[in-house]
Amino acid sequence: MKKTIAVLPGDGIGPEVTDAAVKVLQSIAMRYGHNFHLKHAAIGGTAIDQFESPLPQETIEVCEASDAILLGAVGGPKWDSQPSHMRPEKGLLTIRKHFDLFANLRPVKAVPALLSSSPLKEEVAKEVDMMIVRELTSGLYFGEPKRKSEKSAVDTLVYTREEIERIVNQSFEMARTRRGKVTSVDKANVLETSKLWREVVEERKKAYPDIEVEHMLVDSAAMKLITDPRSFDVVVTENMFGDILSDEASVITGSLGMLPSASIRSDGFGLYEPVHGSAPDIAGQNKANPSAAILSAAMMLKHSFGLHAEAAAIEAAVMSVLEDGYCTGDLEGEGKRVMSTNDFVAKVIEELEREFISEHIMYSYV
Ligand SMILES: NC(=O)C1=CN([C@@H]2O[C@H](COP(=O)(O)OP(=O)(O)OC[C@H]3O[C@@H](n4cnc5c(N)ncnc54)[C@H](O)[C@@H]3O)[C@@H](O)[C@H]2O)C=CC1
Ligand SMILES: CC(C)CC(=O)C(=O)O
Ligand SMILES: [Mg+2]
Repeated sequence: MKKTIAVLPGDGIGPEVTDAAVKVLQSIAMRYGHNFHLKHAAIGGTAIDQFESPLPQETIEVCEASDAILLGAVGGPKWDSQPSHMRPEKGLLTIRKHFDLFANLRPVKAVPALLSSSPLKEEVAKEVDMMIVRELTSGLYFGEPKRKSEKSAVDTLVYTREEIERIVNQSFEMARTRRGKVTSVDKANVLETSKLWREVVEERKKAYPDIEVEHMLVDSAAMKLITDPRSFDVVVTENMFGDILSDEASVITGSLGMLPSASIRSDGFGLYEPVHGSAPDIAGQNKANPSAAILSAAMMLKHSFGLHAEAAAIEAAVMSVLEDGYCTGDLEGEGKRVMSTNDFVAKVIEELEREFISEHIMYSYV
């Protein structure tokens, strides 16, 4: 298969984890006979420094000419005092909006090798398997921020019926491929946008009689994620609630560095990025956990290119390396063998090679 992938490393640990994911993609391409043409472009603070824009036109053009986008992370203290249109995060929000990537899928699944790193009891953590479906192109992050005076500031929160309908439909479709339950998270006891959200969920559920639907207020959902995470299958929610709840849920898997994501629209095009940020505290130290970025690349192979076997091979390789006790510093613990980002990736690639050879030998005997 021949595909062009735009690679936007960004800032902080972004380049380190993206580089890891690229190495894994190159290994997959070589072993399975694919041609992945990787085109690097700038986003975030790095782009501000080089092109005076967090999302240069050139980057948009590279992405438009590609079949999918792989992104690292943006942001860092260097750019924190910039005006909002010149902040790295603006580049990320703009690219999501530009490509209409309204559905952000954030799978939160127990990692058998990391149960002891979870703050939850092992018997609870091991059964966690949920999909957070976060609305990504509207809500508070796309409102009209305004500093009114030295003493007051305003952000606006708008949702339209159409915006809610398409993400809710996406969550019902997702539930059909899973355990058939949707938890819609809102703050309908206070927010008008949440009342509209709940109204739309009630309307749309009539088209999905096979799906069990529950509504939950976001404060209660934040609590239940820790006390009863096994009760969630698909969680659908608005932009900011999804942002916060997914970072919270990541700790169940052992580390924020484990959580991948896919930001998609209905035609298969997507942007794939780890859930975490640019982690300035560990940037440039070869310490970052590249698993989230590598697993995001696997999501890309599956969702955008339909390469299910290759995606499964990547997931299996990461799980197997973790099973052998190898990990990065964020997962340090008894019986763990902590290694650098580069060494961890080398182990994953070694494992991919081993898997491929054993599959190939098995195949030749069938
Ligand atoms: N998608 C994106 O590009 C995002 C960007 N950001 C930006 O990142 C910058 C830093 O934000 P923070 O609040 O510190 O969040 P963060 O997610 O970058 O880091 C939070 C904590 O998790 C650790 N961590 C994150 N990813 C890790 C990994 N792969 N391996 C090991 N440890 C990891 C960090 O070291 C830090 O202690 C800010 O400028 C923020 O705006 C934040 C979230 C998402
Ligand atoms: C710029 C932020 C909205 C990025 C973020 O925290 C996220 O998408 O998870
Ligand atoms: Mg976030």
